[in-house]
Amino acid sequence: MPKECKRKTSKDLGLSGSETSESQRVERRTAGKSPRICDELLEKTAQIGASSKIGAPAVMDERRVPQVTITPEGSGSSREMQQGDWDDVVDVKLRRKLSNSSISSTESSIARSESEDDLLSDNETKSKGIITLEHLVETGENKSWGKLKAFVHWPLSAAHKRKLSWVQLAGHKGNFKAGDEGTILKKFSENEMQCFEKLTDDTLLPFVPGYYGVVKKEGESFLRMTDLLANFDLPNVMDCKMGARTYLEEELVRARERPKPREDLYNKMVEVDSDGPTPQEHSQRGITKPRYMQWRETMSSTNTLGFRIEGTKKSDGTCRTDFKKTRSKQAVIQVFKDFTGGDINITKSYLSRLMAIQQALKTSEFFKRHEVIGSSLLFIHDHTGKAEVWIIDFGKTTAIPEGMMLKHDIPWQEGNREDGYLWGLENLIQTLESVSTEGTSEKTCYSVSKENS
Ligand SMILES: Nc1ncnc2c1ncn2[C@@H]1O[C@H](COP(=O)(O)OP(=O)(O)OP(=O)(O)O)[C@@H](O)[C@H]1O
Ligand SMILES: O=P(O)(O)O[C@@H]1[C@H](O)[C@H](O)[C@@H](OP(=O)(O)O)[C@H](OP(=O)(O)O)[C@H]1O
Repeated sequence: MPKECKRKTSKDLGLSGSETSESQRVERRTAGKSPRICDELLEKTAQIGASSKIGAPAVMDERRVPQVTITPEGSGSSREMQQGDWDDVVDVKLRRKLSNSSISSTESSIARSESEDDLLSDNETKSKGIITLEHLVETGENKSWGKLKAFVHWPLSAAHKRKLSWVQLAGHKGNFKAGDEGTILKKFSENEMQCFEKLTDDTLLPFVPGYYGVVKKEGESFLRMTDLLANFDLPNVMDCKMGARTYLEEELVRARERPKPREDLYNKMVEVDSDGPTPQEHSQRGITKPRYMQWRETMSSTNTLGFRIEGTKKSDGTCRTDFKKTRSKQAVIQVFKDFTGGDINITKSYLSRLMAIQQALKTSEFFKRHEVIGSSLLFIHDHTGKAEVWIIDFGKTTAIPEGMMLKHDIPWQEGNREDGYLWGLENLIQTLESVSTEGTSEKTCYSVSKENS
């Protein structure tokens, strides 16, 4: 049986895709007044003209934010992202990175890191919030992909190509495309595909997005997975990067053996802290990847709490990705309070889901045998009170050698491959407990003082 048949279908999972849910999403447009509103959203708002065929006004109630906006190809309702834009976004360097991600499992991951060392990335290629995803047309060419076990045949014709307004809080722009029936497509990575396949019969399965195999479109390959936002109405979304270490040991070894200072990382560091680089780094105007990643860890809560906030998007359309210096527990609590709007029920739902994840991790065979680097917990809730947490991004989750087993809650020393994931999760749970307690006491204080006044 093809792999995708063994998995639940998106309908089984209750994913959107019905005409109703799609039509509900059409015409959701917004304009925000907050200075923190996503760049993409502002651009899109500016581009929504009077000629809009679906009648979206240039300025709408700022609470009406697009969660998933699907427009027919060529509707011209607003200036949606076109192929040319895609070409701009995915520049040559990023294309190289993406094609590198398709190397076979037999090729060493060190080779992957080596080629990635040559890359420059900058803020323009990083996603910061609401983006437009394109549907692509399946080509079915390139026989080398025939070896992929779970090749999904794509029924869409060009006439049915649609576009999807979507939230991407981290990662590079261009890594995702719209799927159908409540799914999205993520740029293919052999490593991530192997993780999804191994997770099929693991206790973590209920906490990772449904995986429906590899699809090939327009000459590129993608992993098809559940769009975790699909069943929410104007979702609030937060990405927390888990673990006390955010780079692979092999990246460290590489940088030691063949240091490759990167100017883009130097610029990103200086933007946050002009005193961050050493005199030598200043003079060469370059910083190696692990050095940058370590600096990110110490500036944020990664080192102190074992997780950090990467980005948030709220239902009012405001997006924030400026958490590089959000380090103290109190600062993190504040972000969570703002994110949940002080809603105790939402906070409690998140807490119970986190505890369920913690339990599953403790019994997971997959988790024991994988160094989990750069993976995130994605928090999603909406006004209906629904709140979920999902484990996402296995791009850098790596199997450890036979016979080795990780604890995930002890300090990292080079060679032990420990990632601090469970330690971070425990701290995250405690943080949410503080949010819950402080939220309750604040409300109590408020009602008491109100009664007294
Ligand atoms: N299955 C999903 N459903 C809904 N949103 C998702 C899903 N997977 C990822 N996202 C969104 O996309 C963002 C980036 O995801 P992810 O970390 O998997 O991408 P990436 O390109 O591998 O990132 P990085 O380059 O940081 O490793 C997340 O922060 C989240 O907003
Ligand atoms: O968050 P920032 O400050 O923008 O820094 C990026 C972030 O740490 C990413 O996790 C990392 O990608 P990986 O996790 O895939 O290594 C990326 O490396 P890159 O520039 O080499 O893509 C960094 O630039």
